[in-house]
Amino acid sequence: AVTPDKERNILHARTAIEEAAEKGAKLVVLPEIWNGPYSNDSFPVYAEDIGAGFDKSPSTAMLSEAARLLKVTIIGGSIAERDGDKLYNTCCVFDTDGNLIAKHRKIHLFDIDIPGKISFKESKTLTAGESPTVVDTEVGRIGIGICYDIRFQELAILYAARGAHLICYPGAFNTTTGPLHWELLQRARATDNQLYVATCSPARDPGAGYQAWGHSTLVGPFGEVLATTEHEEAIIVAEIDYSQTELRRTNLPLEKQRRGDLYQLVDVHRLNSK
Ligand SMILES: O=C(O)CCC(=O)C(=O)O
Repeated sequence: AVTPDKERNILHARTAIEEAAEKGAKLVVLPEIWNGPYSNDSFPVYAEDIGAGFDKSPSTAMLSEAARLLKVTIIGGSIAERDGDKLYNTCCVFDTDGNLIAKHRKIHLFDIDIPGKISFKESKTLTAGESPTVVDTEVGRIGIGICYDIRFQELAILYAARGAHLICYPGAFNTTTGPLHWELLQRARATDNQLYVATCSPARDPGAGYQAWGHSTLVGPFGEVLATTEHEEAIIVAEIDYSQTELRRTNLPLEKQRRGDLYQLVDVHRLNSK
């Protein structure tokens, strides 16, 4: 659960990470925008500049310390990140020594307009990131997307092609698109790519301007929901068994059957960086 009190949010997230670690978690995933409210008015106010060092900004310093002390890998949900005059929606990943090992800036901004239901325009305040993110951790190779990034299947296909075992999407879907799309998209990304998908949403705050759908979930490589929750605050702990990925890829050898002679996805980012 996120409140307007940033200091409280940081302490609260820390307590939740400790609780998850006590329950045996080796990998901890936080929600999208967990240090303040999800709104264009709030992003600039709660934003942190991590350019001078992640240990100097309060949210990332806490994540780094928690990862190091508890010996867990942390996919740090996201916070608004300030870089010069730009703001990004950024996920920081920490290894078990507290090192920042990846930083994913949301690459698809959430600009939607469903009249009478929900209108939101992240591009009013945020800038889109320019790089897909795959990171090697103690608990596998992990692709990162943030919320709206989950709608773009090419990103997940690319992560699978780069050998990701798991894709983590911190996200805050809403009560209009959430009921129809949130689980569907997670299961689609997992089923198509035969890998694990883990999501983490903030809890719903009935008093907030933005009503999060909640329903943090873990989906397996056969598209099966392994663990989930409702919209209240919760910690879900579940087992990831990568041998299941191998099993499903043997059962359905999609990778071998793909018709690369008829269609192909080009990894433009990799092509350009060569
Ligand atoms: O795609 C959606 O419906 C919700 C996306 C969203 O809430 C976000 O990107 O923050």
